[in-house]
Amino acid sequence: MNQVGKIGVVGGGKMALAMVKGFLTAGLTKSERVIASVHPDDKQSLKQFEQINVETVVENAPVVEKSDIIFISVKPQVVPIILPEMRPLSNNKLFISIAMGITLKVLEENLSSEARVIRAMPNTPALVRSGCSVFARGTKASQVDGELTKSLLAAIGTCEEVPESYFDAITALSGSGPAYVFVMIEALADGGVRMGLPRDLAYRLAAQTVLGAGQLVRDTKEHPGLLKDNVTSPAGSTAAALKVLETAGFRGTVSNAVEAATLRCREISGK
Ligand SMILES: NC(=O)C1=CN([C@@H]2O[C@H](COP(=O)(O)OP(=O)(O)OC[C@H]3O[C@@H](n4cnc5c(N)ncnc54)[C@H](O)[C@@H]3O)[C@@H](O)[C@H]2O)C=CC1
Ligand SMILES: O=C(O)[C@@H]1CCC=N1
Repeated sequence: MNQVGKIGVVGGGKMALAMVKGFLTAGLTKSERVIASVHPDDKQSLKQFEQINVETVVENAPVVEKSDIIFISVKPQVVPIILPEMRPLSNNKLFISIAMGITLKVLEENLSSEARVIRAMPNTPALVRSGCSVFARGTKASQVDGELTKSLLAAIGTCEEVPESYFDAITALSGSGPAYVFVMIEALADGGVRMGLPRDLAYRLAAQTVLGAGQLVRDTKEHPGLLKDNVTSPAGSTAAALKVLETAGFRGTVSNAVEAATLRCREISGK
């Protein structure tokens, strides 16, 4: 316990809450070793962090002062407001930014030249320690900083170091991806309900089906096309359903969704 230093969160919102709850469940830290800041008008976030006994403040300076590792988890539009506030306090601290589209260059230019900066992209299944995260190190972040980041993020799911140039596409795939899958789960369940199933049973079956299919791809390392073929009997029900999905452009639509999200990330990055 407490192998990691004190954790600060600037922007204690939904993603930060999922991560902090994951860290606490993993036993990586204790609530008294975490401090979070939220916007003064954001009573909901304040309440959610207080509910897990984390000290919650409405100023960012105490978070930076009291912490060794500071997660930057405000919306990208708020990052330019908070970096100047944190700059005078940022010497020798480790910052891990999860803000979509905010580059290491921007973070490094606006924090102290002695600040160590890492950019990460987690996702909300971190809450149940089934997230997937990536990170890239800035010029001042050492191998040890990378290992520390990996130990934190690997406690709430998978974690890999990647080149920063992958970040927009990764944000679009795994950062936003849970939202696409939730729509799929809702749609599967709605279909089941339309065909006569009780709603709660339909959600349980839809969620477990998505979970199981993902695990099968991950654990067998088989091509998804082969696994799809294994479900699809000649002249069977799956083949009838797949024809509907293909005719409606399901694959192209999902692929275009990832492209749209990537382009939006690039827009935020000013690319
Ligand atoms: N929600 C998600 O699934 C993911 C989000 N992210 C990134 O995480 C960041 C936060 O996203 P969410 O948690 O979804 O948003 P959110 O709106 O739930 O959280 C933002 C938090 O920032 C706080 N805040 C606003 N202004 C502030 C200020 N001046 N000082 C300190 N705190 C302030 C708000 O009170 C709120 O708690 C974004 O940059 C997003 O790109 C990254 C991966 C996944
Ligand atoms: O929608 C967003 O902007 C963020 C980035 C990844 C997930 N949510």
